[in-house]
Amino acid sequence: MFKPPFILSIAGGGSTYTPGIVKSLMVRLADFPLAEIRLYDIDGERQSVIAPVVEKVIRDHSQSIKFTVTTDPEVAFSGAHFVFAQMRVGQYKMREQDEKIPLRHGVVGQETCGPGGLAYGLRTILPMVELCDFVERYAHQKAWIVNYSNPAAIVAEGVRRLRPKARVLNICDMPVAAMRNMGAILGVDRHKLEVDYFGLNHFGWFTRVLVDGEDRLPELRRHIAKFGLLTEDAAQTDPQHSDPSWVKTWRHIKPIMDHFPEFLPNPYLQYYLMPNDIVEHQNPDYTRANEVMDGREKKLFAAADEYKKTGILPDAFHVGVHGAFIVDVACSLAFDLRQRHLVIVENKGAIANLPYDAMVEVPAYITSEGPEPVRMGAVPLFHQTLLMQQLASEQLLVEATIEGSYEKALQAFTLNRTVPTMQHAKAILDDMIEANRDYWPQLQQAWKDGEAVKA
Ligand SMILES: NC(=O)c1ccc[n+]([C@@H]2O[C@H](COP(=O)([O-])OP(=O)(O)OC[C@H]3O[C@@H](n4cnc5c(N)ncnc54)[C@H](O)[C@@H]3O)[C@@H](O)[C@H]2O)c1
Ligand SMILES: O=P(O)(O)OC[C@H]1O[C@H](O[C@H]2[C@H](O)[C@@H](O)[C@@H](O)O[C@@H]2CO)[C@H](O)[C@@H](O)[C@@H]1O
Ligand SMILES: [Mn+2]
Repeated sequence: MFKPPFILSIAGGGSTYTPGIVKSLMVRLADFPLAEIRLYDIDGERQSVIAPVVEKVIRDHSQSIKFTVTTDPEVAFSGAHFVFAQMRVGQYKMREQDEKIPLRHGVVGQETCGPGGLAYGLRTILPMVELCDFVERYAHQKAWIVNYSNPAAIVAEGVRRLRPKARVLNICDMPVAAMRNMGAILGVDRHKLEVDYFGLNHFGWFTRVLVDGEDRLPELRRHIAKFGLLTEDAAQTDPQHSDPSWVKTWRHIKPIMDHFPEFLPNPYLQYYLMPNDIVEHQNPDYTRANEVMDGREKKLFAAADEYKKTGILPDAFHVGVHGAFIVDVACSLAFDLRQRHLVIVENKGAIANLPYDAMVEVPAYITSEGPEPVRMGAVPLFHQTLLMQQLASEQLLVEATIEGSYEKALQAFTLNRTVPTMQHAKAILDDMIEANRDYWPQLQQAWKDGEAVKA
């Protein structure tokens, strides 16, 4: 273990989430003392817009923390103790493609689920491995990367396969956000909840929701039967969640639990269990990427502009569970707190009837040497089967990336539950390859070679 104050680098410094995460760090300085914060991004221009906002957030709390903004990995990571990763490879421009291409074929268009998530995975695995290599080369030898970069399930599997020794902990704020809503429904602070949960990232179920040792899932079922997991104050707890797409997402917990009341699903299961409904109600010309560009991104950029002109920073970003959770996890890693959090870990028997080496999402005790997963036992056949199919799709995608294999990519797309036929899979994949020509040259070559062989 290393001693505070820490050097923290944020990879994807130009992210819309950076000011919120830094604000969360500032209010927790007593728990997680910092000597320096560094922003690192490959898009220096974008990062330079966000950086003054971040600096203002820091200076409102501390004059002594050093602040560095760079596009040079050596400057970014030399001697760093922690790296928070939140890279969106291809930025919103490519997210829009991930969402719109499948929709053109009548298939779910989503950032991390279905073909969109697979395409995003193909773009992100190698940059994430590159980040691991930068950290290994320059950072403290015991440095931890805490990774939010999506699609987290695929990124986690890619890193496990290519850099098994890297000290990376992959996390997602979705279960925590669900716990925030559960807490609001039960009238209990989310930190008082102890949950059992099993699955893959964006593909799992809560099986118990304990408050002081009592399972409150029955009470939650009664609320969900009327309103889904939507809470009255959703818009106050997280302004993003007053966006129509999020309101609908929380409501969709109801139809899923109407059919399968035993466990409480991760909201992302809506894309796999009711894909037709999702596609029917989605505008193919205006997806979540557009909502974010016209909402979160625009608001933050406008605030940065106003701050530059007036020296006054408007209220333009939100800390919420997203910022709070990554700091909680970092504290537990830094000080061996052994706190119990839901994270993405190598299974090692935690879910007895899933492969030992699958990257699963379960509760784990977070120690300074990493997560110790909690045993969730064997899961029912229905859930095991859904999980195995999703896992296979994601693992094939990772293999496709590593081998540059068109056939494996096609298998990954075909196996995904959101994709009805192999013909849909091929049509979407071929459009994706074209749209991603700057990112997947090897796959494009394999595809061209295949076409050449057929001709
Ligand atoms: N795991 C979770 O639950 C969770 C929650 C929220 C956001 N996220 C993820 O956080 C990331 C940021 O989201 P956002 O909406 O703020 O995106 P954003 O586009 O605003 O920011 C991402 C930044 O990453 C940068 N980037 C891209 N490739 C990079 C590379 N190779 N090295 C360094 N920087 C790189 C981009 O230039 C951009 O500035 C996304 O991956 C998103 O999916 C994950
Ligand atoms: O569509 P976006 O970019 O707004 O969000 C996509 C992300 O959604 C989840 O994160 C939510 C989180 O659940 C919520 O509590 C709050 O903090 O907002 C986040 C973003 O809206 C999901 O877990 C992420 O993986 C997605 O990237
Ligand atoms: Mn997530």
